[in-house]
Amino acid sequence: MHNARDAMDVAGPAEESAIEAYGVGRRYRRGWALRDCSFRLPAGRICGLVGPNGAGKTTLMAIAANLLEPTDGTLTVFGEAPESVQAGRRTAFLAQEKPLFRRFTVAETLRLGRELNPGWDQRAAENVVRAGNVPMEARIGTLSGGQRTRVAFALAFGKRPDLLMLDEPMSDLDPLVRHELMGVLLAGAAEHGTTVLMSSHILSELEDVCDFLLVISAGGLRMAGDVDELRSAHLRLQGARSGADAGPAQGGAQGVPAELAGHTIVEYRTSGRQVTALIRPDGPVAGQWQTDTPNLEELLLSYLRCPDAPPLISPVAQVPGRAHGFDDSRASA
Ligand SMILES: Nc1ncnc2c1ncn2[C@@H]1O[C@H](COP(=O)(O)OP(=O)(O)OP(=O)(O)O)[C@@H](O)[C@H]1O
Repeated sequence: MHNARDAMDVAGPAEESAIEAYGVGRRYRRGWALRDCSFRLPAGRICGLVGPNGAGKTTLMAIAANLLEPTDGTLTVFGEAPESVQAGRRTAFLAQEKPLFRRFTVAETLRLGRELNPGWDQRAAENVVRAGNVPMEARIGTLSGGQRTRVAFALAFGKRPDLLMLDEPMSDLDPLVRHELMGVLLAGAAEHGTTVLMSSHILSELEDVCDFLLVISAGGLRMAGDVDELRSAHLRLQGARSGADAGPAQGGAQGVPAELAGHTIVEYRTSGRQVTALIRPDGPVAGQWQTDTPNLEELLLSYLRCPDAPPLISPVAQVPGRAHGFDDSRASA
């Protein structure tokens, strides 16, 4: 698959931020959906937004797309407020529920896209629709869920945004269509230097696609940064359990052997005499362990299983004055 970072090198300054969030929070009547979220997403990246159901992913994207106002903090899109005309022109959001006018035909839907968006690319939008053999004269209300998703994707894609946000875009698509549309998305992003922020629960698919990652749970940021950097900051350990398991390790995991004290323990699991751990090593690891670098899915699964693991926000994802943007004591508030 294509990699948007290749495009970024050509497209412009590496340091421009597509999104900067400073202490962003959103409170509903039931409580906080998002809390003290601080990070930057550099322009030109393909970013996976990962977290369990109800973690706050849609809330975060809706704030960046100017569909919701934050209760706390500020967020900018290419340096502008989300409600500004400039940010609105440069941003497209493909929402989970794909809001389209059911009585409009596909052609009328695309025409509306053309009328509303100065930079509209009719050919790109039509190509997406035609590749799925969706008739231009069909009314939206008569289309299958997957076909509607395709039209909504064409609408977002035809806008030629600089920041394209997709909320679980592939959930109702068959595997071949998923593969095809992902190819269209990545080729377009590489060609135009588009920043993509995409929430997904399909971790294995993110591996081929993303070069940046935001992980949230309980409304707080758990991990953010460059995929390769985040992966290589961790080690997966496998070994046999010894009799002398004890000792406090940084990170607060229970029952870990003393030889791992001093490393940050993200996850420590035993099954019979077999031990599997994911750690952030602080120096060489003592003991008889088989070690390897986790793949993206393994890394994400560990963080999803262990929401209390200490957060890791890599320098490229940090905004000034807010090194981590997450306060553990707030996670359960
Ligand atoms: N309009 C609303 N009123 C009250 N609570 C809301 C509203 N919208 C979202 N929430 C709550 O905010 C929290 C975050 O919701 P959000 O939709 O952002 O999660 P998500 O990470 O996108 O979840 P999923 O993976 O299930 O799509 C949830 O607890 C949800 O119930």
